[in-house]
Amino acid sequence: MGAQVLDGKAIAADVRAQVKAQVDARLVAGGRAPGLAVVLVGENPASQVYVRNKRLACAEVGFHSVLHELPADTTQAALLELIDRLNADPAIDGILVQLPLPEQIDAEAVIERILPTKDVDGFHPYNVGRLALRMPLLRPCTPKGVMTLLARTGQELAGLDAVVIGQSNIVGRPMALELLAARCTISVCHSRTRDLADKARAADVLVVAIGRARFVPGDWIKPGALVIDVGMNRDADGKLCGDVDYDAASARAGWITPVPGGVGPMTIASLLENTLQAAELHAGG
Ligand SMILES: Nc1nc(=O)c2c([nH]1)NC[C@@H]1CN(c3ccc(C(=O)N[C@@H](CCC(=O)O)C(=O)O)cc3)C=[N+]21
Ligand SMILES: [Mg+2]
Repeated sequence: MGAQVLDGKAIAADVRAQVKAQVDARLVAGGRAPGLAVVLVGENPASQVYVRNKRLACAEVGFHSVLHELPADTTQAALLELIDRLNADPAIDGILVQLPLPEQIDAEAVIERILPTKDVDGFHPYNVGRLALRMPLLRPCTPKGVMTLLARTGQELAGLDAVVIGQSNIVGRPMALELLAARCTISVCHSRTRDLADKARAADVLVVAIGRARFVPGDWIKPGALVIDVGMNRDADGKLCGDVDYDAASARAGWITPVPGGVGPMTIASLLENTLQAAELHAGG
């Protein structure tokens, strides 16, 4: 017995092909290419890799993309000024400010400065509030990508017990809101949660986003569960690994995402979908 693998790499490629077809149709109809501005402050090497992957994905689907690289000592005021310019730029539909930001910058203030219709990360309180109220506009990319993966299993989600381990603003919380909107019964677990193993073992859907290599052992997995691993860690040998012990968990799960090749590519695919959606909003529907 072994889990079916949820192949994020292949599913993300399908999503990109769909986005590209819609971009081509827009161009044929006389519209313009969706535009994404990526803002990178400082020289975090991991961020540079992610940003490069995002820009390659934009090129593949025919987006206009612009990279703004700012020095690590950029002031809050200078960054807000750039956001204001991008908000006013009609060629830009989406603004992504790569996180984390240097410590002199108030990330929440920067996110709030982005026009909600250009907030393709879905991090602005306006977009999070809309998701909470079941009237989503731009949805946070990682949870949205996870919902696309779960849809591919063909499993009915309504009524399932879903457990999210991790309560971050960018993954855990919006993930819980997505699963609630899909009519799961949700538990959000964090560092103060008691009896975490018991809660995980009761999960029909288990989403793990805590950033600790192989934190979830195989015997926490309910037989047949849908297991989504959002973790991206390097183990002692420098190998990428998730928050779940993949080999042990895949002996029990019904479905499981690998790392790499699971959630990561879906995050970027969702960013492309959101940027296209933003372009449609800016074109007036
Ligand atoms: N404003 C903002 N928005 C983000 O969406 C954002 C961010 N800041 N800061 C950093 C995190 C991280 N993130 C990833 C995206 C893709 C992969 C990805 O494609 N991972 C590949 C592997 C990549 C590799 O080999 O290193 C995979 O899982 O297969 C991973 C991580 C987006 N983030
Ligand atoms: Mg992955």
